[in-house]
Amino acid sequence: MTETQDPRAVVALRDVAVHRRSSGQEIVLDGIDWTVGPGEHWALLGANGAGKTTLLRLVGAAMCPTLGSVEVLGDRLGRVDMRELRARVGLVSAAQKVPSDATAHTVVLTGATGTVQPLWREYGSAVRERARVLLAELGCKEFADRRFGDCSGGQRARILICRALMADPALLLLDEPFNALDLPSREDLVDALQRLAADQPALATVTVTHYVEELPPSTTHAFLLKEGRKLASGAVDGVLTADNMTLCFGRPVHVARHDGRWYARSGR
Ligand SMILES: Nc1ncnc2c1ncn2[C@@H]1O[C@H](COP(=O)(O)OP(=O)(O)OP(=O)(O)O)[C@@H](O)[C@H]1O
Repeated sequence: MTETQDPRAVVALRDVAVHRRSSGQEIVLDGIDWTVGPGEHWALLGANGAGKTTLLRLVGAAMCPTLGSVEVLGDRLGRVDMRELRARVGLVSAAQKVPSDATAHTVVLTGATGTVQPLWREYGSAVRERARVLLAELGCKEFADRRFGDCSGGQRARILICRALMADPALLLLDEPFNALDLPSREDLVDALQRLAADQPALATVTVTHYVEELPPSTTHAFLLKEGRKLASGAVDGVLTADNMTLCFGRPVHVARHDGRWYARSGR
């Protein structure tokens, strides 16, 4: 454990910058301050190239900042074994490798070992049962024994969330989990995330998305990024306003909330 300004913080970023040396020195993130607490559910929004994935990679201990401090689950990046820290953070991303010939249940089991391929000797009866319980909780029970590769995009998204939850993380990161989902699949995933928030009250989540319509009613906070800088962050209703969204996306955006869900419409 290293010192944190808020010892309960799940994530604490102080004056963080990320620079890339591709063609010259590009500033990808700059001056980022952010604290995520237990039980908070954050939406991370911004235009293409704003830096959302880079910010998620920092919080997922996949990279270190160029400047500033990043603390995740009480450990400071740069002073901790990044592999060990990564194993304690749940991540769902399209970039993850998954053996598509394996069943949904087997894919979830690999989350217990943090491996692409199953390590069968590591999976005792309690681990197998936990995988079944998670699959049931996320509404995947009926296709637990189906090949992952034969599952629909929406089913695969929920299976990958089960996989990420196998290590019982205090922090779950979701990088565009609704990508390419049709409307019923999107709604099933929204329901699953809503139930997860109720079932695991201490779990913190960060969801990268392009569409506010995808946010579950359990979303508590939002972070708007614009060109690598924080435009606004805090309680969701104070952040997802027409003024902030208009500034964030550079064109007039109307935002409304009905029955806990958000809707956005853009004009010119
Ligand atoms: N490995 C890299 N090398 C050089 N530049 C990079 C690298 N990764 C990201 N960038 C640059 O950093 C900026 C932010 O990228 P990032 O992927 O974090 O944005 P994003 O908000 O997730 O975008 P999108 O919505 O399109 O997924 C972009 O200008 C991108 O080109």
